[in-house]
Amino acid sequence: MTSTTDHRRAERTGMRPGAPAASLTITDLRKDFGGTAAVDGISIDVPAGSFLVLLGPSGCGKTTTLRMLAGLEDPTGGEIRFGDRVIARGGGPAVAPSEREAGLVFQSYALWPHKTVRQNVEWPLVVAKWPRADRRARAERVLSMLAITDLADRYPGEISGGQQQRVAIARMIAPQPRVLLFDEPLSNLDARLRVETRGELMRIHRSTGATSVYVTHDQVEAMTMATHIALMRDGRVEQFGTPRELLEAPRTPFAATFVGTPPANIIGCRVEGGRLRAYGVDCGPAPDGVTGGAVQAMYRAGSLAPAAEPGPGCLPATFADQVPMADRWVLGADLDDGTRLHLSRDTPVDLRPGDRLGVRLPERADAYFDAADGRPAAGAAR
Ligand SMILES: Nc1ncnc2c1ncn2[C@@H]1O[C@H](COP(=O)(O)OP(=O)(O)OP(=O)(O)O)[C@@H](O)[C@H]1O
Repeated sequence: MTSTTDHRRAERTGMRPGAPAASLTITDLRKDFGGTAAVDGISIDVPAGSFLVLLGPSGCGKTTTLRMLAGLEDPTGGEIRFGDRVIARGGGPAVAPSEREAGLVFQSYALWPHKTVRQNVEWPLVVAKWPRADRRARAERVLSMLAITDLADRYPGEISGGQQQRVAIARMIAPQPRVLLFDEPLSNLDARLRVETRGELMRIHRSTGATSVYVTHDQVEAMTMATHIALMRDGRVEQFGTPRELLEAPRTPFAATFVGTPPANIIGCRVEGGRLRAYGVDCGPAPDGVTGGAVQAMYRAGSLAPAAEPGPGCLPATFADQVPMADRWVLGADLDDGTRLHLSRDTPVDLRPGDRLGVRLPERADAYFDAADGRPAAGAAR
């Protein structure tokens, strides 16, 4: 049975009703290559219609996870479910890629060079044995949705990279997938086209209502598009949450420095006599309950202020650069061991690269992490 919402969605997208989005549940998923874990036991659960971003540095296992969702790799362990349906299980049978009702767009668009744009978009419908008239109607509908009707009779070699990307997206959504999978789809586009296409992907996500999984190492992309972010590191999920949760409450120094523009600053401190010390400077009281050892103090860019010269409560640093960002200025300053700090303020400073300055710390950091395991230090939350 289909709901009114399904019919409305079908009307907007030209889809036949009956293909509602699926929730996505990943449980303890693993993938080993030759004994090395590329994906090392990840668990993620998002409701139908979510836009999940797998974010992380190169080699952290994002693409391998996406390929397991698409059915291009079999898991070594764990389980993937789309809605109630188990589509893959470590060591068990997997649903064939073509039966998963999932569409995939790669970084390289992988269009058929000898087929026209229209034929490329129709191709998955031919494979799925749609009747010819339905096929035609659906292809026209998605070509128009992506504003590429004018290009329908051209070959991929006769259109630009940005246009090819649109064709790849049109081809993906043509068969009405319940799950949309994107592997760094914007990375070949120039800056302006990236922003435009990002907006377009969001529109498509909303109008199809499908659950999307999007791989990127670009935290700005993640922050602007995601309903949920799984921040990955070394095959594991470092932190899972909404963009806002990651930004406002990073749970590890890695999360604090990977997310945010500019990212937060981490300063390694020693605890001595109830106080924190770093670079020969007193950095304020130790977090409650921490009596010794090492602590990593996190300061947001806006919490640090430049001082004309190093002095009490100020870390000695060297001015590197300043960049306008929206209506603020982001200053780069290097500590004497090369650690780069980012400060943000309303006005630029009158300094030249290489000039010495002080970086004034507030009485308390924005968060404290245990230096040994990166977890929040006891009583640290402010
Ligand atoms: N087919 C394979 N055989 C062996 N090792 C692999 C294979 N595919 C991926 N790996 C390894 O698994 C790890 C995770 O790779 P993956 O491509 O998933 O990372 P990623 O986060 O998507 O990186 P990138 O952003 O650079 O694409 C890497 O160390 C990679 O070298």
